[in-house]
Amino acid sequence: MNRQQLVNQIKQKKSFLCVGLDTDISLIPSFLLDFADPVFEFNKRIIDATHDLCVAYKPNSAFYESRGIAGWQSLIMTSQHIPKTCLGLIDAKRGDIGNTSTMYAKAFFDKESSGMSFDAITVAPYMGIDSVKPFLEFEGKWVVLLALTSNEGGKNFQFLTTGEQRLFETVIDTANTWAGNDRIMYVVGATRSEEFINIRKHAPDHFLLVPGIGAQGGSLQEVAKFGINNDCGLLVNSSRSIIYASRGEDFAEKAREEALKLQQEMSHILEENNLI
Ligand SMILES: O=c1ccn([C@@H]2O[C@H](COP(=O)(O)O)[C@@H](O)[C@H]2O)c(=O)[nH]1
Repeated sequence: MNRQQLVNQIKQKKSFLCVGLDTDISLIPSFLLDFADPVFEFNKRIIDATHDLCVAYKPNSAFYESRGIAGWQSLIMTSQHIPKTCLGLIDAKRGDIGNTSTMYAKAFFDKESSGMSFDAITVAPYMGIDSVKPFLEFEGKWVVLLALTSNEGGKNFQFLTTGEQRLFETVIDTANTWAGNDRIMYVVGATRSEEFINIRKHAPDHFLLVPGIGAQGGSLQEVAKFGINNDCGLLVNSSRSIIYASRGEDFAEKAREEALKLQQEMSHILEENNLI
């Protein structure tokens, strides 16, 4: 999905919601354990119940890798079930020396190689340009670089001063020279809403992937107030507060209700900003 298609989906669906598929087999309703692939069955029902309300799905690879072969199979099946009207974003936080990054990119972008063809992947910028470039060599795919993360420990390195500015600002300024805002997004945590004005000085037109609302306590209103741009420029993720809204047989219905609440809030925000 390219930038224009993403913007169109946001306007059509009146939503900039990304549903996080952090599917923990120990937390899904027990009746699903009778299915051949309980995690895929859970994800399928969540996707079927919410795809008209969100513009992206973000499986976090840790939840799948931790289950070995069965987990990879669930991830492959899930990637293939994400509809074309939603961005498929794998939260894998990869990045290594060039030839290894190429293999990571093949794993998540090249359907013929791995069975998965995600539109976007989260990448850690710490190893620099040669670790990121291999992902950008896959035409039409997005790199979502960690800039200012939502966790407390993000302060350990991201706030360190590098010359005149902080490391996360240098990450953004440097990566802006590697590719345009049609190929790179940045991760900025919702728990860092006080930094959004500043982030927009460094990345005025980029899309930002914003995790941290819901379970981590970030505020959608604050993020939108300081982070929205002329194309919306935000993908706000919520994982646990949607997918575990109910642990019973009605889990997909309740997930839809939670997604709908966020979509309605987002619709108001888009209207207030004259974007729809
Ligand atoms: O800075 C970051 C980067 C990634 N994440 C990931 O987003 C989701 C958040 O899940 P919630 O249940 O909505 O809290 C999860 O996959 C994290 O690994 C993040 O939280 N912060």
